[in-house]
Amino acid sequence: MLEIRQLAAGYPGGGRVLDGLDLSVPEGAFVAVLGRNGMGKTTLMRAICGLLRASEGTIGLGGEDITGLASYARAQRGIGYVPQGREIFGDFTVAENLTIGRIAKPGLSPAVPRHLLELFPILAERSRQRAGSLSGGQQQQLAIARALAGEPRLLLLDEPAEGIQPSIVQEIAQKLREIVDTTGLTVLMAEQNLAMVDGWADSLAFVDHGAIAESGVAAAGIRQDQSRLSKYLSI
Ligand SMILES: Nc1ncnc2c1ncn2[C@@H]1O[C@H](COP(=O)(O)OP(=O)(O)OP(=O)(O)O)[C@@H](O)[C@H]1O
Repeated sequence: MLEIRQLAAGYPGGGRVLDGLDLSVPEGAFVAVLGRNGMGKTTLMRAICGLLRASEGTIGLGGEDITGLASYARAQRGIGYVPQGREIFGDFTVAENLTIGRIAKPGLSPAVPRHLLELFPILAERSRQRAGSLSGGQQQQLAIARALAGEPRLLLLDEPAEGIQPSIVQEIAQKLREIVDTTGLTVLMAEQNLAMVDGWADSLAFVDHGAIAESGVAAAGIRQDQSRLSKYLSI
């Protein structure tokens, strides 16, 4: 589904953040990219969804080279993005946020599919409430549901566990697993919180100084893998 080869990307005046990064994500898989702060997880997510240009390398989606495409064209081809910090529209209602997720993708009707509200009952309950008044965990669910409302094939999530209480982390991880299993959605998540991936993701890739140091590592049991945890996460 996603094939990244020798990707290099960075920020103006800041040099390369990603350098020679290779990553493959099979269709229907739930893959998590783990790494310490500043190793390039957000930069990778932004490069995949087109918010940051690659200076070298290629990004393929479903067999198509999307490296040169603008972010809206990548969204049209099925990339959904849940950014770090969620970026929901706090002054709009929950329902309006979900509608924005629908209409942002040309060709979709504005009506939010019922199955999405069944998956996130708290959002159905609070649909008329200002999104900014939700708890952090509820806002994260809204950010995920808003991205899913655009019916992506590939969902990118950037540290969705950040600032969220442990019980809600489990709930969100379980929902993502359920969506992958029932719809065939492909998920690529950047994380540092092991509770979000251990037992939920299929496999892990470790990013170290802008490149993937190891990939295809089983997610189940990673909390006991002390040598990788100290090597890649300093814990
Ligand atoms: N807008 C920017 N301009 C310049 N440098 C940046 C910018 N954003 C990030 N960087 C730098 O790029 C490097 C990688 O940052 P990135 O945010 O991708 O890391 P990360 O692994 O997602 O870390 P975190 O977990 O802290 O979000 C860091 O050295 C960071 O300082």
